Amino acid sequence: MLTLQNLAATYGEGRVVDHIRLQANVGEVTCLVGRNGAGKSTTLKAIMGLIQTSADTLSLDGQDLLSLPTYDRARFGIGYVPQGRDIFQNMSVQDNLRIGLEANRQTQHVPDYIFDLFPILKDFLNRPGGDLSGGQQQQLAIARALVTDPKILILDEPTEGIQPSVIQEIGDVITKLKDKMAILIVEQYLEFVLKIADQCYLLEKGQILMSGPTATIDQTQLKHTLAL
Ligand SMILES: Nc1ncnc2c1ncn2[C@@H]1O[C@H](COP(=O)(O)OP(=O)(O)OP(=O)(O)O)[C@@H](O)[C@H]1O
Repeated sequence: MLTLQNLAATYGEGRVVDHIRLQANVGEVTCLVGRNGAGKSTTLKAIMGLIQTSADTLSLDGQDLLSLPTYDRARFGIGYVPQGRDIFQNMSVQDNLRIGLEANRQTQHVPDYIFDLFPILKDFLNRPGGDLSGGQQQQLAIARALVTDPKILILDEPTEGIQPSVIQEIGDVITKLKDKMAILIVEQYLEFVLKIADQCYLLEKGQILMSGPTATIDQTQLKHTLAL
């Protein structure tokens, strides 16, 4: 379980997010939604230790994360897929996956279940990452995070720039994975969120405006705040 209590993060002087409280549990997909600039990516960067952060609690399965550098947070069990995916374009699919494996202390092999989730990656193992379509690169980025055997998978806007059929496939994969690990997604595509999220947090101007189970959250206010 990932727990954030009273988290704040700054770039230099300006405080971009503040008083963030959030919990992401195994068995659930947790979505953080909000308009452009609300502070969604910043919250994820704070969880990963990529920017200056303070919090009463920032922990994963009881382990304090604030005291760990980014690399050790990944090793402890955070699989993070940043916005834009950050695939190594000139490296093969296989080598992209090998880089993920470096954060795995148990094995140096890609587990079979990952190729069951993303069969295309097996076919394209020797192709450069940059030759893959946007959707395939998103699949590779998720696979690269999964080979670390994470306790939580964190995805920043996984549907961005991806065609609808692949969005559906990614949604199906996320739903399959949630019993193995906690899943936290930042997303602006509300239709996708309402389909896959069990818990929703709405971020507005760096603060959580409302949160709750997707089934009972005020969707009118969600849409209003996202200006849909
Ligand atoms: N490296 C940075 N230095 C200074 N300010 C930044 C930096 N990155 C983001 N910001 C500012 O922090 C605020 C929140 O940005 P953030 O990227 O977290 O928003 P977001 O909700 O993820 O938006 P988007 O959906 O557009 O990605 C914005 O005002 C943004 O301009």
